[in-house]
Amino acid sequence: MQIIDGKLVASQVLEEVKGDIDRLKAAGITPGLAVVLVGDDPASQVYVNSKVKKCGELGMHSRKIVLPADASQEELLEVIRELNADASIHGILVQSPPPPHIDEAAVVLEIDPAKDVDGFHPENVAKLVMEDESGFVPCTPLGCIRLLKAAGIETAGANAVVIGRSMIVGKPMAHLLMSKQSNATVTVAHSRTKNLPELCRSADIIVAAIGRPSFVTAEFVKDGAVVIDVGINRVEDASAKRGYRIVGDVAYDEVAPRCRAITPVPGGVGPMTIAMLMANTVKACRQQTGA
Ligand SMILES: Nc1nc(=O)c2c([nH]1)NC[C@@H]1CN(c3ccc(C(=O)N[C@@H](CCC(=O)O)C(=O)O)cc3)C=[N+]21
Repeated sequence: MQIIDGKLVASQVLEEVKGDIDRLKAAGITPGLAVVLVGDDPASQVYVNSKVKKCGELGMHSRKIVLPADASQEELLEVIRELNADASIHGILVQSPPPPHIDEAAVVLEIDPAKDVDGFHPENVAKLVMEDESGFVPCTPLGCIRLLKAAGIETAGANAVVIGRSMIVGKPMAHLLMSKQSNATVTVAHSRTKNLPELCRSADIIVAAIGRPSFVTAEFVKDGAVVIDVGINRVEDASAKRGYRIVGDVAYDEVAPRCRAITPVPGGVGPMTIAMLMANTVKACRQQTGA
């Protein structure tokens, strides 16, 4: 059984990205990322701060914009318009999920597709479906594909089951796996899927993106399967320093012994998400500057 080390692969991606940034800077161009957070959700604050910190480590420009939880939709749209017009900013990310009074789809529509490094704008969704590589692909599924490659997993002809159909992970993951780059046979499962454990037992590759701690148990997994755990769930743990632990969507201890390869949580998909965000921002910078 192989434990796929997301931190290690992320550091390799970031090394490549750093080389690109250094070359751009030598040409007088500094890639810039704006991260917008509405509200004070503690988990979102942690993620937003780690994205801004990573920009600093790589020598990238970043702006962090925090709006109060009761900010109006129009205030948020105005911030996005300003960032669209800011030539020092090549990538814009609005942390998801926003507070319930914000219409997330309308916010995403306002982002200039050329700066949509999350790949959530309909123009980029269309490019993914059309396999047009000039678009932006959501960072988490992009990171999952990179992990499969790094671990030497053959996807061509493999039966892949993606559990979850979100716009952020499940849907783009399914498209990447079925693309001519990966050539997997893909089934997308969700909360109304019948006989899910049985369906998953037919999978060579399982991508778990449900958002429920330890949902995928040993009965879902055939011997020799590859399991990619996208879940990031906080569970209370009085013995942990912060009072909680991060666990995935996979019951790791009982599933891992059956696997050919598996990603841990933490240290699996999470670090890759941030690395691919940096890669997407550099791609956006190059496209916008022609460098
Ligand atoms: N517009 C938008 N884009 C996103 O990409 C986006 C988002 N909204 N909203 C929330 C999710 C979640 N997300 C994570 C990124 C990194 C880790 C990460 O680095 N996790 C580490 C540490 C986990 C910890 O200790 O907290 C790990 O898994 O090893 C996790 C989760 C990005 N997201």
